Amino acid sequence: MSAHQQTAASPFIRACRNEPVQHTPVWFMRQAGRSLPEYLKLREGVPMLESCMRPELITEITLQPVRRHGVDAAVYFSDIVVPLKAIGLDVEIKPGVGPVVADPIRNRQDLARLRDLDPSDVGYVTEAVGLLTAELGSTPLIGFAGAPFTLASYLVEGGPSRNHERTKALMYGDPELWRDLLDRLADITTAFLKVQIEAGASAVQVFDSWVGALSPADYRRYVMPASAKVFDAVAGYGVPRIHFGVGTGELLGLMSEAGADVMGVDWRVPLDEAARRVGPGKALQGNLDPAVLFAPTAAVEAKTREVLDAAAAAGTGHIFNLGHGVLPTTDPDALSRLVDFVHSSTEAV
Ligand SMILES: O=C(O)CCc1c2[nH]c(c1CC(=O)O)Cc1[nH]c(c(CC(=O)O)c1CCC(=O)O)Cc1[nH]c(c(CC(=O)O)c1CCC(=O)O)Cc1[nH]c(c(CCC(=O)O)c1CC(=O)O)C2
Repeated sequence: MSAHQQTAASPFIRACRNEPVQHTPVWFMRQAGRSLPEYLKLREGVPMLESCMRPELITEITLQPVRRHGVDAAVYFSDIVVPLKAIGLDVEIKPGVGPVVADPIRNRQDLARLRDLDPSDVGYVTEAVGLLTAELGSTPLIGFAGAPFTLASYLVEGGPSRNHERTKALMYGDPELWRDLLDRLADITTAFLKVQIEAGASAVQVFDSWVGALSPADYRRYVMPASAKVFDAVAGYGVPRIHFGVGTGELLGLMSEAGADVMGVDWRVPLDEAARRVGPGKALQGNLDPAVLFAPTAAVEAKTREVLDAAAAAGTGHIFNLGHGVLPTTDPDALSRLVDFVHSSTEAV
C-alpha cells in the first residue's frame, strides 16, 4: 500500500477533505524544533541547514513531536530556504537572525542564478521522506515549501525584513522583472513540493508567511499568478494542499482562490468569519495564538474552546493548529496537554 493510501482514513486527511472525523486532528507549525530539549540535544554543533540535509537526523527530529505530543500529523523537518540552498545560492541560517542570503537578487542578471531544481539536488529529501513514511504508517507526513512572495522577499532583501522595502521597490519599480522572479520561484517551489509528494508526503503546506504585507489589489496583481501556478502544478496528485500566511485576514478570499483545499488562518480572524471569507468547500486550519500557551492551563483551555466553537460554527473540516509557529520558549508539556484537550473535547460519541 502506498503512503497516500495508508493515511487516507486518518483524521487529518479526512478533515482536509471535509469528511467526518473521530476527533479534531491537531498538529503544530514548528512542532519539531527549539521547544523540544531532545531536539536541542541532537542539533548541538550542527548548523541548521546542514541538519536539513541529513536523512537520519531529519527523520528523528520529525518524529520527536509525534512521539511526545501524539499529534495527528508529522511535518517534514526542513526550512523554506532549503530549495534555494539546493540550487546553489549562498544562503545560511544565522542563529538569532534567520535566513541570510550573501548575494541578494536585485536585477535581471541575478535572475540567472535561480536555476531549476532537479530532484537529484535534494536526494536527501527523497530518502528522508521514505524513511519517515515507513516509520509513520497511518500517520500522515506533511511536506512544505515557501511561496514565491515570501521566498522573493528573502532573496531581494538578503535576510528577514520588517517592511520589505527593497522587495516592494522591485515589485512596483520593475513589474516585469518581478513577474519573472516570482515565476522562477514558482517553478522551484513546485519542484520541491513534487519531490516530497512523490516520495510519500500525504499533504503539502505552502507558507506565504509575509504576504500579509500587501493589499488585496497588489496581491491579486503581483503575487496571485505565481502562487496559483504552484497550486495548479500539484493539483493532479490529489493530496490536500494547505495555504497559509500571517496577517492575511484581508487576503483569505484571494489566497483561497489562488488554490488551496485547506486555508490556514492566523489568530486574528475567528474561524467562522474566515469560512465566510474563504468560501464554501474548503477546510480550515488554525488558529490559537501561539502566545496563549504561556498563560495558565485554564486560560489556554478557554481560548482553545473559543477556537473549537468557531470551527463548529464554520461547519467546515477543521485541523487544529496554532495561528503561527510554536514559539521557541514554549513549554512542551503545554503542547502535549493542548493535544489531549482538543482530542477529548471533540471526540465523536
Ligand atoms: O523567525 C522566524 O520565524 C523567521 C525566520 C526563520 C526562518 N527559518 C528559520 C528562521 C529563524 C528562526 O526561526 O529563528 C530557521 C529555522 N527553521 C526551522 C527551525 C527549527 C525551529 O523552528 O525550531 C529554525 C530555527 C533554527 C535553529 O534551531 O536555530 C524549521 C522550520 N521552518 C519552517 C518550518 C515549517 C513549519 O513551521 O512547520 C520548519 C519545520 C518545523 C517542523 O519540522 O516542525 C517554516 C519557515 N521558516 C522560515 C519561515 C518564514 C517565516 C518568517 O520569516 O517569519 C517559515 C514559514 C513560517 O514559519 O511561517 C524562515
